[in-house]
Amino acid sequence: KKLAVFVSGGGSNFRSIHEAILDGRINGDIAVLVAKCGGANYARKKGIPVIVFPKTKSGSEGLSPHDLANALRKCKVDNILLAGYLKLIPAELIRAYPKSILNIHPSLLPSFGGKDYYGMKVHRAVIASGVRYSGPTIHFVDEHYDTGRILAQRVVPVLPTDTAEELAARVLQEEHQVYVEIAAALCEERIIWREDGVPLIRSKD
Ligand SMILES: N[C@@H]1O[C@H](COP(=O)(O)O)[C@@H](O)[C@H]1O
Repeated sequence: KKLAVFVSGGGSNFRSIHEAILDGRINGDIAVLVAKCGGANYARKKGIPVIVFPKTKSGSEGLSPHDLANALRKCKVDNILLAGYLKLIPAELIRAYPKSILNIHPSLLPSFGGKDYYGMKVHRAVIASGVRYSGPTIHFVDEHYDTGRILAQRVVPVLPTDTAEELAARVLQEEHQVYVEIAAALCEERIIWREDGVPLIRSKD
Protein backbone atom coordinates (compact mmCIF):
# COMPACT_ATOMS: atom_id res chain seq x y z
CA LYS A 1 0.00 0.00 0.00
CA LYS A 2 1.09 3.57 -0.68
CA LEU A 3 0.67 5.91 2.29
CA ALA A 4 0.60 9.67 2.64
CA VAL A 5 1.46 10.91 6.16
CA PHE A 6 0.30 14.35 7.36
CA VAL A 7 2.19 16.05 10.24
CA SER A 8 2.02 19.46 11.97
CA GLY A 9 4.33 18.89 14.95
CA GLY A 10 7.63 17.13 15.71
CA GLY A 11 6.70 14.11 13.63
CA SER A 12 7.72 11.32 16.05
CA ASN A 13 4.76 9.14 14.97
CA PHE A 14 5.77 9.67 11.33
CA ARG A 15 9.36 8.61 12.10
CA SER A 16 8.27 5.51 14.02
CA ILE A 17 6.01 4.46 11.10
CA HIS A 18 8.86 5.04 8.64
CA GLU A 19 11.31 3.01 10.79
CA ALA A 20 8.76 0.15 10.91
CA ILE A 21 8.58 0.21 7.09
CA LEU A 22 12.40 0.13 6.86
CA ASP A 23 12.66 -2.91 9.20
CA GLY A 24 9.74 -4.74 7.58
CA ARG A 25 7.11 -4.56 10.36
CA ILE A 26 4.89 -2.60 7.94
CA ASN A 27 4.57 -3.92 4.38
CA GLY A 28 3.91 -0.52 2.83
CA ASP A 29 5.54 2.61 1.48
CA ILE A 30 5.39 6.29 2.42
CA ALA A 31 4.81 7.89 -0.98
CA VAL A 32 4.68 11.45 0.36
CA LEU A 33 4.79 13.54 3.53
CA VAL A 34 2.30 16.41 3.75
CA ALA A 35 3.59 19.03 6.12
CA LYS A 36 5.10 22.45 6.59
CA CYS A 37 7.08 21.86 9.73
CA GLY A 38 9.92 19.97 11.41
CA GLY A 39 8.82 16.57 10.20
CA ALA A 40 9.76 17.64 6.68
CA ASN A 41 13.50 17.76 7.47
CA TYR A 42 13.57 14.07 8.37
CA ALA A 43 11.57 13.24 5.22
CA ARG A 44 13.89 15.19 2.97
CA LYS A 45 16.90 13.44 4.57
CA LYS A 46 15.25 10.06 3.85
CA GLY A 47 14.35 10.99 0.27
CA ILE A 48 10.59 11.09 0.95
CA PRO A 49 8.83 13.71 -1.23
CA VAL A 50 7.23 16.56 0.76
CA ILE A 51 4.07 18.47 -0.18
CA VAL A 52 3.38 21.73 1.62
CA PHE A 53 -0.28 21.96 2.69
CA PRO A 54 -2.22 24.05 3.40
CA LYS A 55 -1.17 27.13 1.43
CA THR A 56 1.07 29.49 3.38
CA LYS A 57 -0.54 32.81 4.40
CA SER A 58 1.32 34.64 1.65
CA GLY A 59 -0.04 32.06 -0.79
CA SER A 60 3.49 31.72 -2.21
CA GLU A 61 3.80 28.12 -1.12
CA GLY A 62 1.48 25.15 -0.66
CA LEU A 63 -1.45 23.54 -2.42
CA SER A 64 -5.20 24.02 -2.39
CA PRO A 65 -7.36 21.04 -1.27
CA HIS A 66 -8.21 20.32 -4.92
CA ASP A 67 -4.57 20.32 -6.03
CA LEU A 68 -3.60 18.22 -3.01
CA ALA A 69 -6.22 15.58 -3.88
CA ASN A 70 -4.82 15.49 -7.44
CA ALA A 71 -1.22 15.31 -6.19
CA LEU A 72 -2.05 12.37 -3.90
CA ARG A 73 -3.87 10.56 -6.74
CA LYS A 74 -0.82 11.13 -8.96
CA CYS A 75 1.39 9.54 -6.24
CA LYS A 76 -1.09 6.62 -6.28
CA VAL A 77 -1.73 7.09 -2.55
CA ASP A 78 -4.10 4.45 -1.11
CA ASN A 79 -4.40 5.65 2.48
CA ILE A 80 -3.75 8.82 4.49
CA LEU A 81 -2.37 8.70 8.06
CA LEU A 82 -2.70 11.88 10.16
CA ALA A 83 0.17 11.85 12.68
CA GLY A 84 -0.01 14.89 14.94
CA TYR A 85 -1.80 16.86 12.21
CA LEU A 86 -3.86 19.69 13.71
CA LYS A 87 -5.89 21.04 10.80
CA LEU A 88 -9.40 19.92 9.77
CA ILE A 89 -9.28 17.74 6.64
CA PRO A 90 -11.18 19.39 3.74
CA ALA A 91 -14.40 17.65 2.65
CA GLU A 92 -12.97 17.26 -0.89
CA LEU A 93 -10.16 15.06 0.46
CA ILE A 94 -12.55 12.98 2.60
CA ARG A 95 -14.71 12.40 -0.50
CA ALA A 96 -11.60 11.42 -2.50
CA TYR A 97 -10.49 8.94 0.24
CA PRO A 98 -13.63 7.35 1.73
CA LYS A 99 -12.89 5.07 4.75
CA SER A 100 -9.18 5.56 3.94
CA ILE A 101 -8.01 8.33 6.30
CA LEU A 102 -6.87 7.56 9.89
CA ASN A 103 -5.97 9.94 12.73
CA ILE A 104 -4.31 9.40 16.12
CA HIS A 105 -5.50 11.43 19.12
CA PRO A 106 -3.80 11.30 22.55
CA SER A 107 -6.88 10.55 24.67
CA LEU A 108 -9.54 7.83 25.03
CA LEU A 109 -12.15 9.31 22.63
CA PRO A 110 -14.86 10.44 22.77
CA SER A 111 -13.47 11.98 25.98
CA PHE A 112 -11.17 15.01 25.64
CA GLY A 113 -11.61 15.27 21.85
CA GLY A 114 -12.65 18.12 19.56
CA LYS A 115 -11.11 21.31 18.21
CA ASP A 116 -10.17 22.66 21.64
CA TYR A 117 -8.28 19.52 22.66
CA TYR A 118 -4.82 19.18 21.14
CA GLY A 119 -1.24 18.75 22.39
CA MET A 120 -0.67 19.46 26.13
CA LYS A 121 -4.22 20.81 26.51
CA VAL A 122 -5.48 17.21 26.28
CA HIS A 123 -3.23 15.92 29.02
CA ARG A 124 -3.87 18.89 31.33
CA ALA A 125 -7.64 18.32 30.99
CA VAL A 126 -7.22 14.59 31.64
CA ILE A 127 -5.23 15.25 34.82
CA ALA A 128 -7.64 17.99 35.98
CA SER A 129 -10.64 15.68 35.50
CA GLY A 130 -9.27 13.05 37.88
CA VAL A 131 -9.78 10.12 35.50
CA ARG A 132 -7.44 7.23 36.31
CA TYR A 133 -6.74 6.05 32.79
CA SER A 134 -5.94 7.69 29.48
CA GLY A 135 -4.36 6.55 26.21
CA PRO A 136 -4.25 6.98 22.43
CA THR A 137 -7.17 6.48 20.04
CA ILE A 138 -6.89 5.74 16.32
CA HIS A 139 -10.05 6.60 14.38
CA PHE A 140 -11.26 7.09 10.82
CA VAL A 141 -11.50 10.76 9.82
CA ASP A 142 -14.77 12.50 8.98
CA GLU A 143 -15.63 16.20 8.48
CA HIS A 144 -15.30 17.00 12.18
CA TYR A 145 -12.46 16.92 14.74
CA ASP A 146 -11.98 13.51 16.43
CA THR A 147 -15.52 12.13 15.74
CA GLY A 148 -14.92 9.41 13.10
CA ARG A 149 -15.32 5.67 13.78
CA ILE A 150 -12.91 4.39 16.42
CA LEU A 151 -10.56 1.64 15.19
CA ALA A 152 -8.15 1.11 18.11
CA GLN A 153 -7.37 2.33 21.64
CA ARG A 154 -4.64 1.60 24.20
CA VAL A 155 -4.81 2.32 27.94
CA VAL A 156 -2.18 3.88 30.19
CA PRO A 157 -2.50 4.81 33.88
CA VAL A 158 -2.75 8.44 34.99
CA LEU A 159 -0.56 8.65 38.11
CA PRO A 160 -1.52 10.96 41.01
CA THR A 161 1.79 12.81 40.68
CA ASP A 162 1.74 13.11 36.87
CA THR A 163 2.51 16.39 35.15
CA ALA A 164 0.96 16.90 31.70
CA GLU A 165 4.41 16.36 30.17
CA GLU A 166 4.91 13.03 32.00
CA LEU A 167 1.48 11.78 30.95
CA ALA A 168 2.03 12.99 27.36
CA ALA A 169 5.32 11.05 27.19
CA ARG A 170 3.64 7.86 28.48
CA VAL A 171 0.80 8.20 25.95
CA LEU A 172 3.19 9.02 23.08
CA GLN A 173 5.13 5.79 23.74
CA GLU A 174 1.85 3.84 23.33
CA GLU A 175 1.00 5.90 20.24
CA HIS A 176 4.17 4.81 18.46
CA GLN A 177 3.37 1.15 19.12
CA VAL A 178 -0.33 1.17 18.25
CA TYR A 179 0.04 3.30 15.08
CA VAL A 180 2.65 0.86 13.72
CA GLU A 181 0.37 -2.12 14.52
CA ILE A 182 -2.61 -0.45 12.84
CA ALA A 183 -0.63 0.72 9.79
CA ALA A 184 0.64 -2.87 9.40
CA ALA A 185 -2.95 -4.21 9.54
CA LEU A 186 -4.06 -1.56 7.03
CA CYS A 187 -1.30 -2.53 4.59
CA GLU A 188 -2.19 -6.24 5.01
CA GLU A 189 -5.86 -5.34 4.33
CA ARG A 190 -6.93 -6.75 7.76
CA ILE A 191 -9.39 -3.94 8.52
CA ILE A 192 -12.98 -5.19 8.22
CA TRP A 193 -16.32 -3.43 8.83
CA ARG A 194 -19.02 -4.91 11.05
CA GLU A 195 -22.56 -4.62 9.72
CA ASP A 196 -23.31 -1.77 12.14
CA GLY A 197 -20.39 0.25 10.71
CA VAL A 198 -17.86 -0.48 13.45
CA PRO A 199 -14.38 -1.13 12.00
CA LEU A 200 -12.47 -4.15 13.36
CA ILE A 201 -8.96 -5.55 12.93
CA ARG A 202 -8.82 -9.14 11.66
CA SER A 203 -6.01 -11.05 13.38
CA LYS A 204 -3.06 -12.28 11.33
CA ASP A 205 -3.67 -15.72 9.66
N1 LIG B 1 -2.12 14.60 17.67
C1 LIG B 1 -1.11 14.40 18.66
O1 LIG B 1 0.00 15.25 18.49
C2 LIG B 1 1.13 14.65 19.10
C3 LIG B 1 2.21 14.79 18.05
O2 LIG B 1 3.11 13.90 18.05
P1 LIG B 1 4.25 13.78 16.91
O3 LIG B 1 3.90 12.55 16.11
O4 LIG B 1 4.22 15.02 16.07
O5 LIG B 1 5.52 13.62 17.69
C4 LIG B 1 0.71 13.25 19.45
O6 LIG B 1 0.43 13.11 20.81
C5 LIG B 1 -0.54 13.04 18.66
O7 LIG B 1 -1.47 12.17 19.26
